[in-house]
Amino acid sequence: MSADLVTSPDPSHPANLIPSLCAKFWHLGWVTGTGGGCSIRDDDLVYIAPSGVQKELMKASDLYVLSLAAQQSASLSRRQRVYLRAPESGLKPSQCTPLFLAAFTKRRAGCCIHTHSQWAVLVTLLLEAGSGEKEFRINNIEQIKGFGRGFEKSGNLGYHDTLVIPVIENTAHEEDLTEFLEEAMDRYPDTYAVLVRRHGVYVWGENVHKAKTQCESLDYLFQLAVEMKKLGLPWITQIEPVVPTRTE
Ligand SMILES: CSCCC(=O)C(=O)COP(=O)(O)O
Ligand SMILES: [Zn+2]
Repeated sequence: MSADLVTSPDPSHPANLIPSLCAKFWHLGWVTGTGGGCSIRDDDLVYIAPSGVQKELMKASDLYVLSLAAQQSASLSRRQRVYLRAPESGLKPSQCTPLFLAAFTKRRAGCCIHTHSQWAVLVTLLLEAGSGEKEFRINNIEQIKGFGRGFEKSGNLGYHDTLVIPVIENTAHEEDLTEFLEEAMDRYPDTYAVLVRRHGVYVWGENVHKAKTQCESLDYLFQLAVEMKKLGLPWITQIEPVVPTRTE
């Protein structure tokens, strides 16, 4: 097992970034009680956290590393995954691994974050209590501009655009969510996130910066949406664009 893959003095090395990001996410209530986490892809190398650990206390030496190409070409089942590097202790890789790999292979993401944020869970409960809706939709909120237009599209959504996030149903085991996450990615080719009912959300981006800022924007919108619902305010509104009058 190579320690070199996770040993670097550079704070932006994926092996150092995953523990530092997870510590930040813990303070946001995103990875409480071992649930949730994040994974980073650096070209062919994928860095994965261990399962069931206190994510805010994780160290670089706790991480697993695998080759995406080797994983794909060998068509290995989830139980046969071969790691280039694994921690020495008796840990297991994150149960979210196949879901993170879906974001890396189907969307060429550079980072995928899974949160158990209560705001994400509450939004799925509100949708369920409505008419069991399979989408979260919101428009005319400035923070929507924090999202890219979609996979292989340039630019971000605009203020008047509608942000649509698909919802999949939870399963008894995290890994069993994979096929439903992949289906949602196929049905919503431009989405950067998938909500999991009564569980949380998966958010990705082409790099760590984009995954993190999209996850932050989404959490902001989920919290806002919950508060709007309490006040009886609609998530979708018809607002005519304001055209500025220019004085010469
Ligand atoms: C209380 S955590 C239940 C399992 C889960 O939802 C999850 O996200 C676990 O992730 P891990 O990386 O710890 O396998
Ligand atoms: Zn989870």
